[in-house]
Amino acid sequence: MTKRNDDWLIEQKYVDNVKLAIERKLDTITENAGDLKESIIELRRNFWDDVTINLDDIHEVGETFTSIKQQVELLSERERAHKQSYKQLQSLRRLAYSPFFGRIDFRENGEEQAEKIYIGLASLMDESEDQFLIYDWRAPISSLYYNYSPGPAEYEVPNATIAGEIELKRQYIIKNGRLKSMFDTGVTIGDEMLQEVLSNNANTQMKTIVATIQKEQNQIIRNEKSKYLIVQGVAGSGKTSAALQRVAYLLYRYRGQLQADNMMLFSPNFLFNSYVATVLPELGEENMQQTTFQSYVEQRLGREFTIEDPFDQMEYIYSDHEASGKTARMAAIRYKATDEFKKVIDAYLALLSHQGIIFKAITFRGAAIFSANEISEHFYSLDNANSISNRLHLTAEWLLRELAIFQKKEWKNDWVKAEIELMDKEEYLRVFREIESIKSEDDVTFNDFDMEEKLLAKQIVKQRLKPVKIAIKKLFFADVKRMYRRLFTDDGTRMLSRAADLPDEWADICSLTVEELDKNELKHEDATPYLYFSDQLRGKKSNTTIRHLFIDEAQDYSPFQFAFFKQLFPNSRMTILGDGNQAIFAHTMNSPTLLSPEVFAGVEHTRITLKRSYRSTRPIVEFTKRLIAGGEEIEPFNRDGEKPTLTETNDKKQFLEKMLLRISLLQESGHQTIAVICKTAKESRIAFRELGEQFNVQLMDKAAQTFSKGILVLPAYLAKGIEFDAVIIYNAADERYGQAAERKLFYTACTRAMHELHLFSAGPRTRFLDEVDESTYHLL
Ligand SMILES: Nc1ncnc2c1ncn2[C@@H]1O[C@H](COP(=O)(O)OP(=O)(O)OP(=O)(O)O)[C@@H](O)[C@H]1O
Repeated sequence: MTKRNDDWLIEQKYVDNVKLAIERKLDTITENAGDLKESIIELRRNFWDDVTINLDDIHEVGETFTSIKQQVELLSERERAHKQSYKQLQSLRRLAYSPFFGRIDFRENGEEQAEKIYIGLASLMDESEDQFLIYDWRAPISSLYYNYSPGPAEYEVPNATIAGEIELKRQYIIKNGRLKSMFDTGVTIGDEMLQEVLSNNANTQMKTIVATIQKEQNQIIRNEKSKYLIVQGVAGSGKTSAALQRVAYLLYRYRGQLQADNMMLFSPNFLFNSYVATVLPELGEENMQQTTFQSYVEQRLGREFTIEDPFDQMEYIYSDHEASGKTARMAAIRYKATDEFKKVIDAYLALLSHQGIIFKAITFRGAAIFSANEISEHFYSLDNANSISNRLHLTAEWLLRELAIFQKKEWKNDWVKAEIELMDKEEYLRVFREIESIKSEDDVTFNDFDMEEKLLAKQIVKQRLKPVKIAIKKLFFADVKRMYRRLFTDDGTRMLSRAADLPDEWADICSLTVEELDKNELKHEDATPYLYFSDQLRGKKSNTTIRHLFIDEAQDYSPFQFAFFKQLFPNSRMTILGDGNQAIFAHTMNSPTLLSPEVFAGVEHTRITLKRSYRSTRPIVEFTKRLIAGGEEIEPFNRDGEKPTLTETNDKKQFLEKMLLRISLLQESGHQTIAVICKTAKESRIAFRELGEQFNVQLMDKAAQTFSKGILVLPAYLAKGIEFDAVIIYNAADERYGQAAERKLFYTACTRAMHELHLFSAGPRTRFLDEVDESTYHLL
């Protein structure tokens, strides 16, 4: 028997031993969990039998309360324990399927013998609980596996560094408890294993990468020092993957201090959210909070405005026609994303601190209780060393005090009497009951009718003034909307003329913005500035429970949004991941984004660059890297495949026939996700109609939450962050992708392909292919 076969048998034996240990643990936990479940059911069923209820006197009530409290605590402790054992069971079942994926033999300096360290999804101890059979991939010692090849190596534990020598490094693929393959690796994480993983079919959900995390990705995952961790990584370099494994790592590393709820991921759309949603549960962790910037904006401003979403903005930008006003709109989109515009708003706020806040009169029954002037006078009489928001709150307090005086005067008014007379029976009873409760609270007894009517009047006035009170508390008397609008009028421009530098296109930006605001529409580019302005005026909103913020596709965010995020999440560290070459939003074209170095000038941060692309085959990367400036830096992972193809034809009938034939071929060769990527939603609808006649096709729009295997038609901006076995570019013609601004969109679409990429062009091909060496694709 060869050494290799010997090793194989020894390893399978180790797998069997581990499986046995897992089974024993599973038995014990299942038994205990069963007992716990029974006792929970029992406790719930007999809850009221086991508490002593006596409400006779205050002392007995106290005892009854304590007795219920104890019973609740007992129940919730059992429920917690049950949840814990359920989690353990799940973790053990995962381990039983594939107990470990790596091993290193590490000899610590000064020791004679190397220790075998098996690494898997979770730790497992032997029966006596004193030896690790498997180490969790996130344990300090496991970092050796990701960071070093055989030879000298070291790892950190709290307050110490442990150095030694890796004598062996081995990787395994184990399925259903059977060893399927095994590689001894020289390099950090062997190519064979990655080859095997990456050649699989794409899935409708993202997969974990713990078995094959690369050294540079490991730096991202285990970084604990930086307040801002910025990752610029080429398409398919594993940014999203690294971010998700990082969440799992942090939850493990700070167990007990950090929960999944303390982390939040901002992602580009709902489709992406559900695409990544299974990774953390697969790693045995709960998902962090996931949101999109748009849903945050909707939640804050959805009641005040009709808000444009980024996808509609994108449809507008990439629409065919030179719609009138498009130049002004593009200028507005770019300018409103900048730090300069934030400075303009800051300058405006500084002026408002001294004069010019627009107040709304507070009215009641059609007449002003407090005029705008009165409020303004009070506001500006307050010490302006206080911030605007402080003074607004002080003004609200003053208004509430004044309102109380006003309220008293109203009691005797005729309208109150009239209302009492007109009251229907139900309302009368309701108000009457309220009075009764006040009377009993105050321990007052009234018998005479006058007094009763007085109380009734008091109650009516109180009720009718309630909305006024709420409006004051919410600071509605400061008219944020009109103040924001004024910024874009001659008045605002005059106010700002000395305080800020305004761009050349300012006049056009102004008229466009005023027009939209007057329709009560808030364009996507106005959402961040408006929220920022409103928060500065009315008091900053902040979410202090979030301790780690993850921003994926960071190239979509502006410097202004970064300033806003810092204010919104003051206690949070940030992991910011993106790719400048996939910046497809108008405000990010040729402008700084959240990834740009200048945004972090003077701020302490760590920047990591990923250049290796894992998603696509080498021939696909060799093709796509030539589509963008600086693409020569991109390193493909060495995985074979067919070269991309380009089918160019003027004949519309032929164009469609060839595309249909290609889809049939892709299906025959076993590809499970085939994406037909279009430029816009409009183009997607056309493609869907055409292809739908022959195939079962799914059309994805911006509301799509999930997708299933098969043929999908979708616009490029929705395909962001996702990947497919095969990609068809629906129309790579120059008239579709010809503007400089469309280059990155085209690149983003092409880089979604894992195994096959096919471009179709109705008419002359895009000029972006002029720079691509013809040897990198087949012309059909
Ligand atoms: N270390 C790894 N081991 C196995 N697979 C990996 C690894 N790194 C990345 N991948 C795979 O490469 C593909 C791309 O990863 P991911 O989506 O995380 O990249 P990305 O940088 O976020 O891409 P993009 O910016 O193009 O959206 C995924 O299929 C992922 O599973």
